[in-house]
Amino acid sequence: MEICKHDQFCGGCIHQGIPYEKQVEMKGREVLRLLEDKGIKYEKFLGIEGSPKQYAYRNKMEYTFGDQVKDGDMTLGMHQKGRFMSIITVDECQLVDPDFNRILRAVLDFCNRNGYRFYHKKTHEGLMRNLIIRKGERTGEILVNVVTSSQTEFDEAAFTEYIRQLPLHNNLVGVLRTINDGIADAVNCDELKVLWGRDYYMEKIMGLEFKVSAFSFFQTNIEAVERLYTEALELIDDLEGKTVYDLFCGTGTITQALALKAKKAIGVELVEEAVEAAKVNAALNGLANCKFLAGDVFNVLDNIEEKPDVIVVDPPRMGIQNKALSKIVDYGVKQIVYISCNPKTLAENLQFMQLYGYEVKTVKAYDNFPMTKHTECVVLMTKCGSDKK
Ligand SMILES: C[S@@+](CC[C@H](N)C(=O)[O-])C[C@H]1O[C@@H](n2cnc3c(N)ncnc32)[C@H](O)[C@@H]1O
Repeated sequence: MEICKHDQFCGGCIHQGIPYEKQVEMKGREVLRLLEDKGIKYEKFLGIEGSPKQYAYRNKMEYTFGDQVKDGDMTLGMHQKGRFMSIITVDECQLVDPDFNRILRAVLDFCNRNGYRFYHKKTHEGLMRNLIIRKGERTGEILVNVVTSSQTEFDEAAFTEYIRQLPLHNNLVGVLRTINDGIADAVNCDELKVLWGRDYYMEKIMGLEFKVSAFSFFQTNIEAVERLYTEALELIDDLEGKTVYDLFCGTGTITQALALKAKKAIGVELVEEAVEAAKVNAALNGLANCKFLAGDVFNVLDNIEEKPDVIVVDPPRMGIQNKALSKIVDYGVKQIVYISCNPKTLAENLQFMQLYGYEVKTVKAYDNFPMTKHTECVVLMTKCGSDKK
C-alpha cells in the first residue's frame, strides 16, 4: 500500500511507511521494555501477533466538520496533528472500508451545495458537527449518523434520499440524525432521529450475534479482537461449573463468550447503556446464565452475592485503580486474565498484583491497530502456590 495522501497532516498512522513486520516487532519490544521497567517477572512471553487485516480494519469513524485554515473551505475528517482547531478531510483513509471515504466525500459535497456551515468550537455557532459511520464487519451493514446543532434548518428528507442513492458496496441499514446543542467538543446526544431504516447494525463475533446501536461501544477491529478474546479465554483451565467475573465488560462480548462454557458469567460495566445493550444481546443469544451489573467496579464488587472462581478484566486505557485492584486480588482466585489496551498501565497494575500474591505466567501482545501507536496485551496471572494445590 502506498503512503496515505493524508500522512503529512493526519496524526493517526504514526508508523506508516515502516514495513509491517518491523512495526509489529517494535511494538512487541516496547511491551517488554515497559514490563521490565516495572520489574515484572513473567514465566513466558508468547510473542506478538500482527493484525489479520492491516488496512480497512476499522468498523467505526467519528469525523468532525471544521476548516483546515481559518475561514477556509469546510472540511470533514480528523484533527490535524499538533493543531487542535484544524480539521483535515480524510477521504482516502486506508484504515477504513472504501465506503466510509465515499460517504464522507458525499456528505461534505451535500453540505457545501446546501450552504450548511460547520459548528464553530469557539463561537458555538453553526450547524454541522460530526459524521459517524459504523459497519458490521461480518454482516456488511452500514449505519450513517450525522450530528448537527438545531440552530438552522437541515433538510432531513433530501439528506436521507441523497445517502440512500449512493453506490455503496455494503448494505446501508440506517440513516440517523443526532441533535447536539451542547457546547462541549464531544458528541452528546440531545435527540436521536431515525431518518430512515434502523438505529442499529448487527455484528457477529465469537459465534454470537450482537445488535450494536448508534452509540454503543463495540470493539474496532473485529477480526483481530476475535482472535485476542478467543486466545484469552483459552488460557483459563476449565470453565465448566465455574462462576466467572468479566470486569469492565462493555457490551458484554467476553461475558457472553464465557457464558457459553461457564456455569455463570457476571459482567460489570460503568456505562448503563452498554449494560442495557449487553442484556439485549444476551437474550438475543439465548444465554440465561449471564448477569450484567451497571456501576463502578470498585462499588459493584461489594454487592455481588456469587463469589468468582476466575476473573477476567479488560479495563480502559487508564488501567485499574489500586483500591479496585485490592478487592479483585482479595478474592484469591486461582487465575486472573488481564486484557489490556495500554501496556504502560498494565505494567503498573501487574506490579501491584505481584505484591499481593499473584505471578505472571504468560504475556502475549497483539497489534490490533496497525499503523497506529496502540498495542493490546493479554496476561495470565495465577495465585502464588495455587499450582501446587
Ligand atoms: C476496554 S473496554 C472493555 C470492552 C469490553 N471487553 C467489550 O468487549 O465490549 C473498557 C470498559 O470499561 C468501562 N469502565 C471504565 N471505568 C470503569 C469502572 N470504574 N467500572 C466499570 N467499568 C468501567 C468502560 O466504559 C469500557 O466499556
